[in-house]
This record gives sequence, structure tokens and C-alpha cells, in this order.
Amino acid sequence: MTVTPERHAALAAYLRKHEGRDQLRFITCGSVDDGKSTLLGRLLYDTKLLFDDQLAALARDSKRHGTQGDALDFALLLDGLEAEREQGITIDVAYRFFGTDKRGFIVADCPGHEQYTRNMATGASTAELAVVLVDARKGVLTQTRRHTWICALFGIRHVVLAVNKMDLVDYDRSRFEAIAAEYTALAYALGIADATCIPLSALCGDNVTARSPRMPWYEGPSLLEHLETVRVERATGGTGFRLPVQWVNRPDHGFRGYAGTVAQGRIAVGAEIVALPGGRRSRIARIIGPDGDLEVAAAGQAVTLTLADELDIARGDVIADAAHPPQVADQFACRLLWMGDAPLLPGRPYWLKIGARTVGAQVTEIRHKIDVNTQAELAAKRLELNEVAQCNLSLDQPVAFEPYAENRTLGGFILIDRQSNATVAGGTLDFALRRAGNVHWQHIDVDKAARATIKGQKPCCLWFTGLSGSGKSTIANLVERRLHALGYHTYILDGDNVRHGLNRDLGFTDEDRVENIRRVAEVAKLMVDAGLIVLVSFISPFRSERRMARALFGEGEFLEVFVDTPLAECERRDPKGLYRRARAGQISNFTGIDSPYEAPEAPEITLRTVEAEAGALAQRLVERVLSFEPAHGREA
Ligand SMILES: Nc1ncnc2c1ncn2[C@@H]1O[C@H](COP(=O)(O)OS(=O)(=O)O)[C@@H](OP(=O)(O)O)[C@H]1O
Ligand SMILES: Nc1ncnc2c1ncn2[C@@H]1O[C@H](COP(=O)(O)OP(=O)(O)O)[C@@H](O)[C@H]1O
Repeated sequence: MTVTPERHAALAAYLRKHEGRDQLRFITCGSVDDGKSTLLGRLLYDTKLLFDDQLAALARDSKRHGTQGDALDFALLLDGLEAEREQGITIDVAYRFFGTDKRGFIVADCPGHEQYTRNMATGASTAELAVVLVDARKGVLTQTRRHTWICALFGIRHVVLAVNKMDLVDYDRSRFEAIAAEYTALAYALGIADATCIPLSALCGDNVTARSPRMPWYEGPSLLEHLETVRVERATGGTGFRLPVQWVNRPDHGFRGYAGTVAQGRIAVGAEIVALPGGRRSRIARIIGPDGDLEVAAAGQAVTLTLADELDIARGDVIADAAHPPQVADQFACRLLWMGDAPLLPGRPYWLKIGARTVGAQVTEIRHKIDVNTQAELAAKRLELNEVAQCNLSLDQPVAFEPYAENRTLGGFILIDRQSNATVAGGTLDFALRRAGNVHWQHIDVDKAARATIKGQKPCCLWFTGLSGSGKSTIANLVERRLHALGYHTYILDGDNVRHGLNRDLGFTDEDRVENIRRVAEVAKLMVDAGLIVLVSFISPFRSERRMARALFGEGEFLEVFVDTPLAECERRDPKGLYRRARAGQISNFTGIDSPYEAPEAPEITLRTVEAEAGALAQRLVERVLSFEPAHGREA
């Protein structure tokens, strides 16, 4: 079953038709084989609200591939979708919708495999309730705990534990009660106020839509009865109006509209607004809905606003009630669910997307990670796939936000890998850290240009990267000697040396190397600011951090010098005997052996040390530097 444009259109039509009707948005989550597909299939079938085309397909597939004889195999209803996922077709979450005369339902179906945590996070961030499945024979598993944790993280306050396959434990009451007790304690520890446990058999239909005579000891509602009647609070935090601007609509010079979905509150024509983070104010001139002008816009509505004044508002800005604006900050305490295959490394730059805004961001500190089985808080220097943690976050620019507990749209974010563009984390902003709030940039009259002029040179950073023993230090040293002899003001920052002082606390794990490069890049930036020609000679093995270093400098100030020497040659030279020791297992995390080196993709200069002598290579570099130095009578 594919999620075709027709089905999306059908969903949109359904939502329109049932606007205003009581609706429950929920997600289903469970481990593989817990029976999630069968349960959902049964629920859809028994409420007789399957689309006809789906039913026909189900009857056909059941005969062909089903495991239930001539009966309908409900699992097949959903497994088509699973199969597409196996083939790597990108479907975040499949939304299904059905209803009874009491309520409409929108279900985000999230597959159970570990690697689909990402999809589950997407589903959870818009759901009001979660149905968590466990197999009665297996009880609460690590996966169950993880899913429940994710539900809690993303603000779901109502959970149903569907204890499935009760038929396979002879509808045993004590088995159910033991699982229910364990799960209720877990949910309570995670702050989930309402955890309802229901014993059922999706396959046999027990307690799914109607109470089962096979479990007379169970006095609670069937799953459907519960879903129809559970009361969920819909309040989304405060009442102040907020609209994250999705796009700026400028068909001609006469019209400038700001389009987006109202994330909170309501606003009327004439009301005073503030555009954040900039802080400029104006009044609402027009509110334009899909069918024409409106007097008022409220949470959930997609509208275009025009303002009385021409403000410089860009995509990603937030238009807010001027009397009750949200906070603006660039440092946060947050909770994070790491979903990247490569680990999270503090200090590494990622993109952060919040509302309609994307900004550069770094996790500055992992305060602790959380063991989903025990809730224990553990020290961590990195986060691996599916780990959750409390972190501090620093953004390159301030953003308007609300704590996640108050508004999911303005408090929820994702992190995106800058190289692959993959979503690597989902998170929630808890509160702003004010540490940077009172630190202002101090203006200094003597600037970089003045310092450079007095030295008669153009400051720059020559960033050498390459394997240990490739020749970075040798060549950098020759370059500096030559420039120095010509009267230039230079400085070499060498990895070995800086690691004796400023970076004495760092080792050679990936996370320590990230921090090592971050610090030395900042130091190099200060030295360039002081007017110097700086030569940085660090292995700097990761593209991501070299890119971060480059971003600190102005146009033409940063030259990446790739000292390109094959590993075998470095090993043959082995000037410090380190390769020999690494091969003997005496040094771990050695670059090129058991720690990666990511060669530059577009360095300004590549020096192949097996093809030319160090002196000749150094001379090439000196000439390159001199080519953009101001002429002042020095001779090369
Ligand atoms: N495990 C491991 N891996 C790589 N290198 C090691 C290691 N242990 C010690 N050394 C010595 O440390 C020097 C590299 O430090 P850097 O600060 O340049 O490394 S990095 O940029 O953080 O990767 C490097 O110096 P160079 O040979 O000049 O590159 C080595 O002498
Ligand atoms: N063309 C060359 N350029 C630089 N170094 C070379 C070259 N050919 C041989 N070498 C030798 O390779 C070794 C490089 O060591 P070093 O400069 O300390 O490398 P790194 O700083 O990259 O670890 C030195 O012993 C140097 O004499």
C-alpha cells in the first residue's frame, strides 16, 4: 500500500471535513513482531472505515500471502508499507485516519525497528496519545522503555500499554498484572500521568473493539472504547500569538505577505506585533486565509499576514503579539535523542531547525546521558545511535522560542548533519541559558587592518592537514623560516606543542580531536586578528572541523594546505616511531590505523611529498603567500 498523492489528498479532505470534530491523534509503537500491524489492521477493519480499495487489496493479499487461511490477515494491510521501507523508500511516518460516531482518529504508524526511531520521534511530536505494544510472553523490553522515553520526551502525556497476544499466555491474569505493574512504574518515573494497560489479542479480536468474554477478570475498557473516551488536554502553552514565517510572499513591489501556520494564540487585524529576533514592531494590516480576508487568525490556521509598515522580515522569523512576545536566546538547556549513525561529538557544528528557521548549532556540553532501562544519569563524552541525553546547546544566531512543554512547534527542534543533510537528532528546548546574555562585544579602536598595516603584511592562516609523518611540521617550519627571513611576522601553532599547554587535557578520541581543533582554530583566528601570518600544523582529520575553522576567517584569509602523503610512506618514514607502536597495539586511536583521516575535498593547495623535496614544496607555498602580500620592498 503506497502513500500516494491521492491518499495525501484524501487525508487533507478528511481533515477538512472533520474540522472542529473531536479528534484524537495517536501513534502506535512496538517492537518487531509485537503485533502492531495486526492490531492496527483489526482496529481499522472492525470500525468498518477502511477505504474500499484497501479492503479489496486486503482480501486479495490475504488469499495469496496470508498466514491465516481464508481469514483476512490484518498484518498484510500494513506490511506492504514495511516492505517499501525495507527498500529504502523514504516515508517518514504513515498517517492513517478512521473514525467512529464518537471520535475521529489520526494514527501515525511508526515501524518497530531500531533504525526507525527517527520516524517515531516525528510521529510522537504531534501525537496526544501513544499505544505501546508488548508481547504478553516477553513483557517490557528495552525497546518498550526506549519508545516510552521518546513519547515522554516529545510531550505525550497519555499512553496505552497494549499487552498483546494474551491468547498465547492462556489469558493469564497474573501475567498481565505483572507486566502492567512494571510498566506503570516506568511511565510514572518518566512523568507520564496517564498510563492505561489493556490485555488483548489483536489476532483473536479480544478487547480490541469490544470487551472479551475470555478475560472476565478484566474490568477496564476495550482499546477502542478507551480511545473513544480518553480525555486529553489540548492546551498548547500560553495564549500569546506566534506565527513562524514559512515564506515571504512578494509577487510585486506593492505586496509583501508573510505566510505560515499560527503556532499559538490568536490575532486580529490592527493588533500590534513584534518580529523576532529582530524586534521591530508594526500592526497587522490584513489577514488572508485560503478563501479571502479574515478579521482574526487562530492557532492551527494557515494564513498570510500583511503589516502596516515595511519591516525586514525573513523566512524563519517569528511574528508575535507585541504585548506577550516569546523569549529570544542563543544558548539552551535541551534534551536530545541522537539518531545519527555517526556519534554526536560536542563542539561539532550541525544545522538546527526550529519552526521555520535553520541556524548553525553546536552541543557545547553533554550534561549526562540517560540509561533508558534504569533512568540512571551517566557521564558521556559522545552520544551513539538512539541514546538520549540532557545537553547544553549553542546557536550561531539567537532565535525566538518557547519551552517545549509549552509549545511543541516553537520548542521542538531537529539537528541536521552538514555533510549528509541527514536528520541526526530530535530534541526539545527546556530553557534558555543566560550565561551569554550579559556578555557584549567590546569595541576596540585598533583593528585587524590597523595591526596588519603597521606590520606591512596581509594576515592569513595557512592550515596544514595530513597524516602524522606526512611532513606538515617540516614544511611549515621551512615556510616560516623563509617568511621570517623576509621580515614577515609569523607564528606556528603545532599540534604536538599546543597539546603540551592549552590542549594538555585532550587525548585522541574523536570528541577530543574535535575540541582540539575548535580551540586551535579560535587561537589562530585571534592571531590573524593580531595581524600575523599563522601556520597551523595539526592532523585535523575531520572535514567538519576544518570547515568550521575556515568559517571563522574572512574571504581569502584561510588557505587549506593538504600535505598529501600516502599512509604507507608515512609509516615507512615513522619519524617518531609512533606507527610502529600503533601497529604493535601500544597506541590506540592512531590516525590512519584505527582512527579515520578524511582527506580534503577542495584544498587551496595540495603538496605531494613523494614527488618533491620539502624545500621545493615550501618555496611553492612561500610564493603563494607572497603573491597576495602588499609589495613593500622585500625580496623573495
Ligand atoms: N593516536 C594518535 N593519533 C595521531 N597522532 C598522535 C596519536 N598519539 C600521539 N600522536 C601525536 O600527536 C600529534 C597529533 O596531534 P594533533 O593535535 O595534530 O592531532 S589532531 O589534529 O587532533 O588529530 C602527532 O603529531 P604529528 O606526527 O606531527 O602529526 C603525533 O605525534
Ligand atoms: N617531501 C617531504 N616533505 C616533508 N617531509 C618529508 C619529505 N620527504 C621526507 N620527509 C620526512 O618526513 C618526515 C615528516 O615528519 P613531520 O614533518 O614531523 O610530519 P608531521 O608534522 O606531518 O607529522 C620528516 O622526517 C621529513 O624529513
